[in-house]
Amino acid sequence: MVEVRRPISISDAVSRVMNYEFNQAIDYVPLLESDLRFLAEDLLADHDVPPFNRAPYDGYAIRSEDTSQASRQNPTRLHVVGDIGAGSLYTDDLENGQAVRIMTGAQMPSQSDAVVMLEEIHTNEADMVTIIRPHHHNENISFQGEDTKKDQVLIEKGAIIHPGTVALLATFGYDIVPVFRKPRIGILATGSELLDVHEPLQPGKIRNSNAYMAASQVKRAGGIPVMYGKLPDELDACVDVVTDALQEVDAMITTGGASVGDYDLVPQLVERLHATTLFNKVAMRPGSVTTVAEKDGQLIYGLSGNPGACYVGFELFVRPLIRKALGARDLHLKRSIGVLDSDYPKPNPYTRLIRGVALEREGVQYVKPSGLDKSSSVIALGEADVLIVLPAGSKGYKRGEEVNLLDLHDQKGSQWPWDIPIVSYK
Ligand SMILES: Nc1nc2c(c(=O)[nH]1)N[C@H]1C(S)=C(S)[C@@H](COP(=O)(O)OP(=O)(O)OC[C@H]3O[C@@H](n4cnc5c(N)ncnc54)[C@H](O)[C@@H]3O)O[C@H]1N2
Ligand code: MOO
Ligand SMILES: [Mg+2]
Repeated sequence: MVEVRRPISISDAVSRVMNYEFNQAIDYVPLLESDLRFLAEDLLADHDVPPFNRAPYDGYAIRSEDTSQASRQNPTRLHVVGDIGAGSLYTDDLENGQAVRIMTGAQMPSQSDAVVMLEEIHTNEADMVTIIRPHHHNENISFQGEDTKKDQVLIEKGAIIHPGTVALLATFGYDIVPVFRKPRIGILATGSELLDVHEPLQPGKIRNSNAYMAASQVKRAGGIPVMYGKLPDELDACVDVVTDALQEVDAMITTGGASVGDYDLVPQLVERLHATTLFNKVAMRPGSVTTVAEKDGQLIYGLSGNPGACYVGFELFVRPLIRKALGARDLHLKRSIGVLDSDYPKPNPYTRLIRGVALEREGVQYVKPSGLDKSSSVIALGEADVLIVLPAGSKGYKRGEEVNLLDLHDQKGSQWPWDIPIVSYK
């Protein structure tokens, strides 16, 4: 008799997975290698920015009071006593009647309180500068601490590191950056039909694409894939490899054999490992036969063999766990709204997650399926940049209807995409 499985909602399945976590540890990486990692400590300003009052323009640093009577008819003439570019200092106090030629970024000389821009100067005299209007106190100054004050928390831990973050890290002297350790995710493809990527096609066989796809997904999510190759549908060999792998990785993914067929070994694998099944059927398509089991606090994901289902199962259930291990704040795929650009007539008893392409027209995000909408389609993955979420229902969807989208390439994420009214049939 074929095992009868009880489907649970996507939301329930995601919650069950999110009860688990990997050990969070901290790595210290060179600044140039910190991109897309997650900060493991708050980034605190240990000095003011800018650290000194400085010139925001190329011009002359002056004492504004000297210019109070200045006009075209009665220009103020100041004696140029120095010349500084960014990085140089004028070390004397500026006195009345004096000016220092100063370039953008140079520290204001003490007692100076305004900058006259070069464009406002019409003098050819050596060592003299002529000013034709009054300048007020603090005119044209970039003030110490105007960007940020010492002791402010600038970025909280858990933020993803992008070019802007890198700018701040460099500003505050982080040549080594504390980031959360990347979790290691083991990947094993199962299936007697599988050839390696380099092998020529043979009758009845296909190349193993899932393991490489999953490795790429692990990397995109921020983890480290650990490859365990591929195995034919033989239980003992699978049990051995997964048992050993669990000693080396934070979580384990298998692909294939997750359904109820003769060679679908995931249920027996879970049993032989003495693992506890969290779920083995989710009310979604593709990916309905995704199994997740737990052994001694470690998760084993039995992702489907069908490439579309494997992909979606990963994004929904593996990705957020990797993001959690990375200390990310927003663990789930970023959600947005789009407009269907084609009809989707099929009614669905399960929530559908259709691999889609997003096309922007006049500020509106239109979406359509990126290829054959079958769980077995690998081609639909090629151009997919969103998952189009179509809640379960007895009717299809029409072009022009608004739909929820989950962004596959976004790195920031969202808090919890399943609190929206995505009805999931049970
Ligand atoms: N009687 C039923 N049959 C099926 C059910 C069901 O509920 N009752 N579920 C269907 C659904 S839904 C899916 S999805 C698939 C899931 O299949 P499995 O997870 O058991 O995977 P396999 O049987 O091993 O393979 C399915 C398909 O995918 C290809 N495959 C497998 N591994 C790879 C790989 N590494 N790279 C590329 N392609 C791979 C495999 O050749 C098969 O074509 O089951 C339905 N059946
Ligand atoms: O799990 Mo299957 O992917 O629902 O098509
Ligand atoms: Mg099968």
